[in-house]
Amino acid sequence: MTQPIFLIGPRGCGKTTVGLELARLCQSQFVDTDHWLQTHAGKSIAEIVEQEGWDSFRARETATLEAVTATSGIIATGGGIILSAYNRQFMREKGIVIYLSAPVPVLVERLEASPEEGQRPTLTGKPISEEVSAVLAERDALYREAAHHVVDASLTPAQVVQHIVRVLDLACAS
Ligand SMILES: Nc1ncnc2c1ncn2[C@@H]1O[C@H](COP(=O)(O)OP(=O)(O)OP(=O)(O)O)[C@@H](O)[C@H]1O
Ligand SMILES: O=C(O)C1=C[C@@H](O)[C@@H](O)[C@H](O)C1
Ligand SMILES: [Mg+2]
Repeated sequence: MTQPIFLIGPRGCGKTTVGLELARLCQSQFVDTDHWLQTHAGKSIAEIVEQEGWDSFRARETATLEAVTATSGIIATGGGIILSAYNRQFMREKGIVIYLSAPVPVLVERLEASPEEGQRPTLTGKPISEEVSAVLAERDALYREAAHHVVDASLTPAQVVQHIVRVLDLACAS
């Protein structure tokens, strides 16, 4: 792999899960911006947002994106990375951007089963199903604008990985 592959999409679409599996299959490096950011900050996203606010988290997220893009592996991003026009253009120019797209009910089911509140503090204060619907309505166009490819993320992780391998014509074992 000569350039980074950025996985984008809403909370619960499987960026971390699929990214790890794709990196394992393709023997690539893997980095997750949410994990990297929390490790380097020494606190959770919920703590950052509570103590510093969302703007500070977003600034940290852009700095993280720039730092991790030195690697040419698989980069799982945070769900809101596309809110910044700078981030969208940066990812498109530096690598290949894949939107893992899934319908609201699929996302809600996954997030209710695994809320991970430390990494996913509420964005709207609304119940999860309302929040996912509202946030996706606002962001779907931005994910599509940033993406070179859109992949159906409602399938199993192994199937999603195979779709990515096919779309990018990657020479990875199946
Ligand atoms: N394709 C899939 N099929 C079934 N479950 C999945 C799939 N992808 C992810 N999951 C499950 O959904 C939950 C959320 O997945 P994951 O953390 O990978 O999402 P994410 O896109 O990285 O979210 P975030 O933006 O919050 O980082 C996890 O419990 C994971 O096991
Ligand atoms: O959708 C979002 O805005 C977010 C998604 C998570 O991956 C984290 O990056 C954070 O909780 C913000
Ligand atoms: Mg993730």
